[in-house]
Amino acid sequence: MAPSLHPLVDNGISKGDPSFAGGKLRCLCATDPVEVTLSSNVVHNHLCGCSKCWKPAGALFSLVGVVPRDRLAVTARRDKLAVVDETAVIQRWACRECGAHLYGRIEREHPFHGLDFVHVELSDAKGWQEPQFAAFVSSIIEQGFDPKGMDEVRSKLRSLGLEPYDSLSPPLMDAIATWTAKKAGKLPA
Ligand SMILES: N[C@@H](CCC(=O)N[C@@H](CSCO)C(=O)NCC(=O)O)C(=O)O
Ligand SMILES: [Zn+2]
Ligand SMILES: [Zn+2]
Repeated sequence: MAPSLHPLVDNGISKGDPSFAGGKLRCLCATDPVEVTLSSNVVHNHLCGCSKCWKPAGALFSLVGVVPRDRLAVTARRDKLAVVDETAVIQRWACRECGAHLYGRIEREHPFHGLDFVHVELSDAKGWQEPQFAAFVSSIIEQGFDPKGMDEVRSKLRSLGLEPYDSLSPPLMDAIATWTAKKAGKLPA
């Protein structure tokens, strides 16, 4: 059986609703889940193969999108949240009981400062932006995936309309480079 890329893409991708205005995310705890309320849809929703983004059990990829940080509020059981890795650029707040990551936040100076990273599969609402591309695809090898299987993974991603990249997508890489050039005075601020 082919490995699961992610449960929300394995059987085809459902389009999001452009007028969808947000909803609640809940961790996987059967009782007293942590709840996060988003008052916006996500953008740049993408599969991520990196080792740091939270993946559902058995999936090769995470599904992660962003919302402005002022559109995110922890609305229940904040006491169960803890940062997974304080040294990472993205501070990922996870439930200490079930391990699900509720949101990731960047506190340092960074091109994506002000955006929070979230996983829409933690919501039962419908209308979230559909995945747009696949990032950090080669990174799945770092976690033990057999490199011989990469052609199949990339073909499957392309067949779903998810262009595979080994870093972020070109528009996001350009945005990072533009921020860096402005900071260094190589482009006008
Ligand atoms: N090969 C590494 C890559 C990790 C990495 O750079 N991840 C990106 C993307 S996460 C969401 O798209 C990143 O920005 N990381 C910053 C952070 O995680 O704090 C690996 O697999 O670990
Ligand atoms: Zn939990
Ligand atoms: Zn990632």
